[in-house]
Amino acid sequence: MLLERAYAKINLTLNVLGKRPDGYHEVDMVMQSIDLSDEVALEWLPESMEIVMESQATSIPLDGRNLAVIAAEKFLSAANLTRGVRIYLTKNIPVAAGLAGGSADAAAVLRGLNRLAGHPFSLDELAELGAQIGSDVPFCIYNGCAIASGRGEKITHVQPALRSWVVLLKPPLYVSTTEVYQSIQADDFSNKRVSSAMTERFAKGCTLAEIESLICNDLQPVTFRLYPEVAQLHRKMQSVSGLPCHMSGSGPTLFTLVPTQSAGQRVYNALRGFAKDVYLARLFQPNSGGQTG
Ligand SMILES: C[C@](O)(CO)[C@H](O)COP(=O)(O)OP(=O)(O)OC[C@H]1O[C@@H](n2ccc(N)nc2=O)[C@H](O)[C@@H]1O
Ligand SMILES: Nc1ncnc2c1ncn2[C@@H]1O[C@H](COP(=O)(O)OP(=O)(O)OP(=O)(O)O)[C@@H](O)[C@H]1O
Repeated sequence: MLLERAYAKINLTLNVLGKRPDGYHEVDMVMQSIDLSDEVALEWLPESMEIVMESQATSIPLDGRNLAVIAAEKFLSAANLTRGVRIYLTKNIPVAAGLAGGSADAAAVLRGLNRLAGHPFSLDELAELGAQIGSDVPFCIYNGCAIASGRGEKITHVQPALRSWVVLLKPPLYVSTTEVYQSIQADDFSNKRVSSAMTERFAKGCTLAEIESLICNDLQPVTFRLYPEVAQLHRKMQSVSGLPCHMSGSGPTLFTLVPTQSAGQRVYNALRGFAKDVYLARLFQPNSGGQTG
């Protein structure tokens, strides 16, 4: 049995630059992994050609609609393998939350099967395979901090990255990424990419306070219009924490960055007074040697 961790992400910047002829949107984002993670266990099934998926999670399909199963199918076909696989997913990342949980699981399956199969693909090749599954999957292959452009699949690694903790609040509702992108109006588009200004500040060793003013998300007003209860929770989170709060991806998860674990614990305790799904996590960088394919 081989274990692979699937890390959630937050968006430190998310600029939507326009709609493309293929129906996707051109984006420019600073993506950052956090150590809130799912665990994927994988093994070959000796006497079966099936992909069998199991999980303790009750809120996601475990059949061919699951991104982990889709990833296993893509991997086996690209590697020209006819083998059965068992996937056991321990789900901790909240679902449909703007944290790329499904994409992280798909990426972990690609990395894990690549290890089981003796590394037929490089990480870059796995990211190309991942792009066929979803726009967030390539970033989740590498983890860490990166600028993602195109429809999100073009990855430029960023080093050094920000060192900080994050408190997340997941409002009690599901948000569909497709619905949010479909609800964008002309006024929501940006004509600027904030990502390089932010990563230049990382390189200069700027403080969290100096980076804070650049955190942005063009999808935030869209989700707030569709779900006014998320806007209301955002106001409450800012007033209770006394800190700027932001939305990740298409939402609805809200987050605030804090410099230390103890500051994070104080904010966590304050938010738990009115919200059920609150998490304290650390920004995650893979080992300096990087992950192997
Ligand atoms: C909101 C983000 O999570 C930010 O990281 C991503 O942009 C979304 O990534 P994702 O969930 O992996 O998205 P995909 O599974 O590729 O696409 C889901 C749907 O979102 C819309 N979509 C997605 C990415 C993009 N750049 N433009 C889009 O318009 C499309 O309608 C697509 O049908
Ligand atoms: N392994 C999986 N984990 C979570 N959701 C999955 C998975 N496979 C398929 N899904 C489906 O994908 C949808 C989106 O779930 P996910 O948790 O990936 O959303 P998200 O965090 O908003 O993603 P993103 O930030 O990439 O837009 C859900 O409706 C869910 O049923």
